[in-house]
Amino acid sequence: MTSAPLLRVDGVRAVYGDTVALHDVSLDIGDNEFFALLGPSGCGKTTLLRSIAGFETPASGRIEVDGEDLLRMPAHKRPVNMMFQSYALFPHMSVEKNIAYGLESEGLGRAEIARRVAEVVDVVGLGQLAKRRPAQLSGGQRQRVALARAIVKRPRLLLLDEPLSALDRQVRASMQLELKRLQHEVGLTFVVVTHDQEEAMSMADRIAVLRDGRLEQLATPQELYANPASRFVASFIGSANLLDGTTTVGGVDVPGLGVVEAAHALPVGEPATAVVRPEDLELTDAATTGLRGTVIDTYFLGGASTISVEVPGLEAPLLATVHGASRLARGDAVGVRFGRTSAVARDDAGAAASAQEAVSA
Ligand SMILES: Nc1ncnc2c1ncn2[C@@H]1O[C@H](COP(=O)(O)OP(=O)(O)OP(=O)(O)O)[C@@H](O)[C@H]1O
Repeated sequence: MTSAPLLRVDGVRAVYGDTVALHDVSLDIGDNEFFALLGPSGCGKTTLLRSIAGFETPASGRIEVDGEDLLRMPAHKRPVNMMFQSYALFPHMSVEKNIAYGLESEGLGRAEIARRVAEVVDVVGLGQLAKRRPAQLSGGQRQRVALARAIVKRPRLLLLDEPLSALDRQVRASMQLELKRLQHEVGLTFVVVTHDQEEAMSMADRIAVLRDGRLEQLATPQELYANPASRFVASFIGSANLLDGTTTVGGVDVPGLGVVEAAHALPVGEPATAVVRPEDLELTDAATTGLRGTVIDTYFLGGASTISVEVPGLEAPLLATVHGASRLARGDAVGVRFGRTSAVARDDAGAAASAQEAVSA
């Protein structure tokens, strides 16, 4: 980020009884950013979002918007708006009325309200449906109403709690693109909470991965995928072959497999995991020297195929991805070559238990 951050979260700690939901989390979010808070259930992402919205008061730390202490402002004065998972629409009001409601409570004039409502109705593509009630809309359309209601107030920062979770898979995919388009069009900063890594990857400019109340890594989707900071991030973001072992000179010594060459900056002799993305696992002619395996299954996914390969000495099969259809079939003998491989610290409690596993997201 080049300009001063719009939002600064500095050393925020949140506690419920004896549960520490956030341990000194710090992060900056820029103007016009589409930012995602991502992590498994219970990692603290909702607590962080609710703290930014003013629904929770952190035990310590600061939250600033444009350099001003947000925690000192009453929630209704904060330049922040939140869109809830449930959408919280008024069932007895039309689409327009639902959208206008927030502006009416601000005491704006009727003409101004009508103009602004018409504008957002148009932006979210609800023009034909403005007179309908929520019960007469599809899930995706209701989601647009909730979004329109949140953006009509022109907050600096829009907080969205699992915005697409109520939608079925197909609608969700198209709404992901829609949300990104809208964010760009209205020029707001979006902070989205999600536990769905694909959703975060497809929408966000940057993603904060949270784990057990701590910020595990903050980076662009591309960076998280290419250079995960830990085994946890590598397994949570995308698919990965995770080969647990010990760092050695030039790679990771994996029991049952030998040394897998990997780029890393870890001291020798530390528990580590070699991470190989499925598209970096090359399947070659079985006659070539090196690692050999047997195809267990191939999965045709349209534009690509995933092939699972059993390798002697490894507990779980390895996954390889190729473009289009694969000519390989169950039982074929193949050579296996690791392409781009990185080594990450084996920080995961479960990692020590399983010598090797392939994670499919
Ligand atoms: N009101 C509460 N009282 C007690 N504990 C709470 C409360 N709200 C959250 N917690 C605890 O704080 C931790 C973080 O919860 P939080 O809701 O922020 O996680 P999350 O990542 O949003 O999870 P999910 O995806 O399941 O919503 C969890 O251990 C949770 O059980």
